[in-house]
Amino acid sequence: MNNVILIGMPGSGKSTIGVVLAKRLGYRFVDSDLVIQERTGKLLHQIIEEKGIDGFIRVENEVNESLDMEKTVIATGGSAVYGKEAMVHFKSIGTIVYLRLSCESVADRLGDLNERGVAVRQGQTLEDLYEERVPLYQRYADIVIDCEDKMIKDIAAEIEGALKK
Ligand SMILES: Nc1ncnc2c1ncn2[C@@H]1O[C@H](COP(=O)(O)OP(=O)(O)O)[C@@H](O)[C@H]1O
Ligand SMILES: O=C(O)C1=C[C@@H](OP(=O)(O)O)[C@@H](O)[C@H](O)C1
Ligand SMILES: [Mg+2]
Repeated sequence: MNNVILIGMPGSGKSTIGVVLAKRLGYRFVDSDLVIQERTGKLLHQIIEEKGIDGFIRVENEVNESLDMEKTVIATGGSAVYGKEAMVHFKSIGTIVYLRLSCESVADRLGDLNERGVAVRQGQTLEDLYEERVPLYQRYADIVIDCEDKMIKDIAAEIEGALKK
């Protein structure tokens, strides 16, 4: 099926670029973070507070695995790659695009990780998280787009070009 699934670090631009890309392609846009909130009736940070990081990852995996759509750009949360079943499902319903951004730029955009609701374990730094996740983003990506020092509209155009190849 012809969906586009955006993965990458929190702050890499999945949600903002996703909606711009969807307009260019004439697709629908879904942000999986919002689906998680709708299904659970809770905000993301409340789920993390109540169930812990592993509990949140389980909920995210279940919701992502159940997404059944067509001609849709799906912006995932940065922790989606911890959900094996969800990522296998995404592979089967579309093209996975990894929005690559340096750890320095991610840090500039994010501010306080806990306040932002990033699934980071106690004692883990942003650098640790980056090292842990980058191999997962690379493993699942069909297309990698470098987002460093680029405007949102140019990144959306670059993704569209890469999808046509
Ligand atoms: N290419 C870009 N250049 C500058 N700022 C960006 C770019 N892409 C995203 N941003 C900004 O970075 C922040 C995080 O973007 P967001 O789309 O929420 O990322 P994600 O969904 O990957 O966490 C937002 O304030 C957004 O406006
Ligand atoms: O990377 C993460 O651990 C998370 C990223 C968030 O989404 P964005 O990547 O859209 O910020 C959201 O899913 C949740 O707060 C956890
Ligand atoms: Mg987002």
